[in-house]
Amino acid sequence: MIGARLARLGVPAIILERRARPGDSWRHRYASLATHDPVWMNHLPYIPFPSHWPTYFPKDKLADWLEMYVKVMELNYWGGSACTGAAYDEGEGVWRVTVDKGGAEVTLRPRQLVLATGVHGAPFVPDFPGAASFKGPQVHSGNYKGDEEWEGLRCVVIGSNNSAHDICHDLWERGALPTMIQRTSTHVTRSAVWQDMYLKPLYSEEALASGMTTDKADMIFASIPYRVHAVLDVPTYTAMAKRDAPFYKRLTDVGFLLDFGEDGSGLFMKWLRRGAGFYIDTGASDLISSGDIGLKSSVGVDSIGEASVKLTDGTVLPADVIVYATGWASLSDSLGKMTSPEVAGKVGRCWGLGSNTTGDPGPWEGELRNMYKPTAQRGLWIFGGSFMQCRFYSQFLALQVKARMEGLHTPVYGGPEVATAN
Ligand SMILES: NC(=O)C1=CN([C@@H]2O[C@H](COP(=O)(O)OP(=O)(O)OC[C@H]3O[C@@H](n4cnc5c(N)ncnc54)[C@H](OP(=O)(O)O)[C@@H]3O)[C@@H](O)[C@H]2O)C=CC1
Ligand SMILES: O=C(O)C(=O)Cc1c[nH]c2ccccc12
Repeated sequence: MIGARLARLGVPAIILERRARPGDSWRHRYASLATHDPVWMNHLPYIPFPSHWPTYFPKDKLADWLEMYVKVMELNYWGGSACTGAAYDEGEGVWRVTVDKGGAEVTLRPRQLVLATGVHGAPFVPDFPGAASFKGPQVHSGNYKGDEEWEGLRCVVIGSNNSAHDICHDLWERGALPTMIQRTSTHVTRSAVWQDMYLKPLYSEEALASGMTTDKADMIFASIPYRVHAVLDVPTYTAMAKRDAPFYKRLTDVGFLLDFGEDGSGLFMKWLRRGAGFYIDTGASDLISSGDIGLKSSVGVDSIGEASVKLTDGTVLPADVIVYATGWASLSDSLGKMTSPEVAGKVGRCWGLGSNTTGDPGPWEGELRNMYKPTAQRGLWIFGGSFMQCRFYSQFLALQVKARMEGLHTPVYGGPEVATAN
């Protein structure tokens, strides 16, 4: 999206992608991966999805759309091109970006560099004692394929958020026997209820019929300051918990640890604060309530044996397969690897609001840290988020880059001096 915005503003840009074709980072994931949020939230800039598309669409449909998008938007897209390093020459004000372009090393010298690798870093696998002795397959959620021959096998899935739910659901559909290990609580919003009670005025068929547009919806949604958003969302989630009380009761009756955020503000705030900690329910919750997906909650992993996982309460679970749905390293970690630990240290935490809730230490920032605005590293920008956020904020990131190209100053309120001077 940022590439498309830059292209339309006449800013020469190269998009680097490690995998061969646009969309490949979706294609290589498990077959049942689909959006959990409705189609109206997910349009790309300039070319909306066709009106016959389903509300929730599968990942390969999206992958093909992205490939088409690159072509018709005439983007300068380098597939099979991994960035191997990036160093900034402060004197010249130019980056030296090294690229492994299909085996050939190429050096690029851009003035501006946008890190758009997602909200998270690399797969995170905890270092459990005994893991090396486990005889069966062990895989992180990011590499889970879903086409393995695991029918009838006991699969221990460590973690209890979106990836863990999706994968337990997928394993169950394939006739495997998943058990989810939940260490601490998870927020669960039911996708269709979220659509009905939260998104409908902005992102729905009804909204379109009443004259709402994607651009207007984005502007209205983004115009609510985050501090206020947190307060405004509480009554909606309180009503949601009430309306769906039987659903939530079935879940907690089997021991599932449920939360609605520390202040009851629900999904969007969890996403902004932590980028994690929730499940947008598309069916796995009922399978947990019914026992089709096994659940061990309020426990961590003590150690791993040759064919078992030992939990912190002493339970030993026989296991043929282990899936680590244990989340991801930080974006700051990716930045450090691409540039240097010094640059990552100078830029500091990325994402989060400084809300002083779990995983989001203060001080209060007001906006997402380091996202879509100048960072403490001249010439460096960080971009990512849900499709909705990327669609909206890509406009402003692209304009700031365009302004640098034209020699215009675009100071940002509250930003460090060094950041606003580039
Ligand atoms: N279809 C879609 O749209 C999908 C979207 N996503 C998105 O990707 C993002 C990341 O989600 P996800 O991959 O689920 O990652 P999360 O970071 O949300 O979840 C990680 C899970 O692993 C647990 N965990 C981590 N370390 C340990 C440990 N040492 N022992 C036990 N448990 C551990 C965490 O427990 P604890 O909370 O106690 O730390 C948590 O339950 C989210 O934004 C999500 O919405 C993911 C999948 C599908
Ligand atoms: O960005 C938003 O609007 C959210 O409420 C969170 C969210 C919507 N769709 C997602 C897909 C992946 C991760 C978070 C979200």
